[in-house]
Amino acid sequence: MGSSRAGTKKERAQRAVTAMKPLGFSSRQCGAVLRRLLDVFDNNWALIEDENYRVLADAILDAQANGNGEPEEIDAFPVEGGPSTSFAAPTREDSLGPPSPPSPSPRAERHAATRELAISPRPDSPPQARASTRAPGKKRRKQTIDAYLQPVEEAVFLREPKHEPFDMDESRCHDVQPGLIGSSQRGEASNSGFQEQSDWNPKKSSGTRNRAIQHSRNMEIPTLSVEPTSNTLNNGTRSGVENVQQAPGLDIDVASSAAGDVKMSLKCSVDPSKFRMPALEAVFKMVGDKCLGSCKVLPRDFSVARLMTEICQCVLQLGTEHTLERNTQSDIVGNGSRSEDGGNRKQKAAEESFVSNGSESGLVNSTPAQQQHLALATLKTDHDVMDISKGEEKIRISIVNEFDSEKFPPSFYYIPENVVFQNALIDMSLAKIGGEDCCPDCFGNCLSAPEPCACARETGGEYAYTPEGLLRPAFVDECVSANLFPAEHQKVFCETCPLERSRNKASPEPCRGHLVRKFIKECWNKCGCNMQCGNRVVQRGITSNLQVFFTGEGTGWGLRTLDELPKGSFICEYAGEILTSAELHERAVQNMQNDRYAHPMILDAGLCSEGLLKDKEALCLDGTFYGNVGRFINHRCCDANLAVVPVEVETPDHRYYHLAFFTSKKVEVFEELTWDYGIDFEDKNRPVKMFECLCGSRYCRGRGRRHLRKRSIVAAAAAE
Ligand SMILES: C[S@@+](CC[C@H](N)C(=O)[O-])C[C@H]1O[C@@H](n2cnc3c(N)ncnc32)[C@H](O)[C@@H]1O
Repeated sequence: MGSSRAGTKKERAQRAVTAMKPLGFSSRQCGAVLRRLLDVFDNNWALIEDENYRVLADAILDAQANGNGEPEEIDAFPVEGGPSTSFAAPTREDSLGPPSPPSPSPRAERHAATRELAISPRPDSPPQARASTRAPGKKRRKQTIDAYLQPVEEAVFLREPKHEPFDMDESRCHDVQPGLIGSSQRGEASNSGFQEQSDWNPKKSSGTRNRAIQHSRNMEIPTLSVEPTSNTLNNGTRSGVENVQQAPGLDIDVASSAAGDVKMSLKCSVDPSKFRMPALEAVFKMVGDKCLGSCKVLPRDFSVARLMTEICQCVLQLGTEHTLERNTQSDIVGNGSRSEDGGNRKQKAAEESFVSNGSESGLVNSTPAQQQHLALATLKTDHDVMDISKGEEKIRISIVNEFDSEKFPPSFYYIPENVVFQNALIDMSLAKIGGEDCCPDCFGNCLSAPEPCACARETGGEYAYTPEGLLRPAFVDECVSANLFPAEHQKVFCETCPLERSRNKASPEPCRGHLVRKFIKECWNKCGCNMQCGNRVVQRGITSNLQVFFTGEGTGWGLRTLDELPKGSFICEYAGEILTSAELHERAVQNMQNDRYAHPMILDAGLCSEGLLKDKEALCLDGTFYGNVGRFINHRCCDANLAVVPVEVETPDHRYYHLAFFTSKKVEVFEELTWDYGIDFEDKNRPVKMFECLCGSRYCRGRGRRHLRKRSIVAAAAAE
């Protein structure tokens, strides 16, 4: 379909008609619109012939859509091979608004002017009709025409048009109030020259002639939150959106009017039966919280397109939350445990995908399950920099690297709660919870009841939490002290220590003693209170704005707070795989051989309470392969700002419990969160590989070790 630009008026008209024929337009239809275009463009043929008469094709199609497709015949351009065409040309006022001189050349203006000519609705048609004049069949035809007019390689793509699940032109879209997205809901009068919100559509706007419209279709946007949140719900976990389709891309229309107004339309899709338009203020707040609240420092890959995608996805999420609420409620009743399904699913997937990898990586000496995990460490799982939890937590936890080194944190699967690796034996049955370990007669918030309930018994008849949701200062201080000065705290000794047994089964060393620890006991499923009860803090999950960041201080990635936090604030659990101490030992040996650091936590607070324990009852947590943000908390000697606290939730049996981090002092915005691992850097017999401490604390216990090493190197060099 080439277009020659020379010839008489008649020849050029003939060529135009010929060009339109394969598109199914008669010479009559073509002639009528052609004449109107020439009128608008002051007989500038080049504008019409440009892009294989695209402007003409669009104008004919849109004239049809507006009911101007079969104009009266007038003798305008007699064309060979077809009936002569004629029409009673509408005045400019009819179709264009006030007359203005035709714009001579810029391409965008030409196109915009033509669109105005062609797609402006009849001024007398009602708004609803204006929004849906184009029939679906015509739309399809428009796509075909687009395909026809495109250069060949694009035409191939368009011949199989992309699925467009959401079209503002279609009448069904009125159900979801599309116009509200871009407009104020406060009912402000529009003096912009744009149409009012309900029928705003940049393609159909009948503003002044010299406006520009830009379209950005199906931009390639990195995946944001929708995929993980939909997974979340399917698995019955805490937060998320059910069946929210991932926006296949983002359509953005930006239009400007002669009056200097700019209007933007974003288009994204969702199942209309599940959607109710949220308030724009709520959308903005949500976007703000997600993008700025959670990042504060913008991530390296921040882009405006990403932000717009966020806006669309917030609309979808808020608009479908009524469905979500229903489903989450039923999940809690039917499931109780928030994430085990998700964890098991992931574990299974990982196991399936790594079965063949384990032996290939030379890990033949360990069990198959361990091989799979160790193989995972060599693979790269993708992190979502906007939310490392991929929707598993209630709030997003962004990843930021302000340095040019390592781009992403090490690979691992995010789990918000502990998951059994293989052999760990935990009795979480309701039957295990006796009358003294629950409060079935409570209602609402136990903390506001006149008397403390049975769940406060563990903490001496006083709740561990304040009504503000903070861990009591005295409790925090005691946990810090037990960690820093274990020698000053009571210890119990096992007859045969399962930890020592796992190190040397044949002749275990005597028990080194286990600290008697102070526990928080939270209300749980056998209690009558609700989820908002003040004695349920850890089980509600992370609520502070946190960020995983590259420290740039030689300690790798760390965790920091984006909010100022008072002493006693819950940060997160240390979540990981629940291993038996034998499994941990096996893993530790593998890690040593592979030169890998791991930081498991031993759950030894209840080890000696019930006589001799079986191997599979001595448990620990390892967040290396499956973990939460707790795995990013770095060590700081002595003056760290977090305390780690044992928490009883599902079982009164203290062989298994949660480990929760609370602030041990006030923490400033952006301050790194650290805890004292309690490492004895001098201990040569420790089963895990040790790092050189770079905590920077003036009380650093590892610094002396480094200096000692330096001194011995200098001494050795001097002796040579
Ligand atoms: C539980 S992880 C913490 C997250 C870790 N920084 C990362 O990038 O994944 C523990 C590891 O972090 C590093 N690390 C933590 N605290 C450190 C410190 N004070 N000095 C040096 N390295 C530290 C060590 O490599 C250690 O093995």
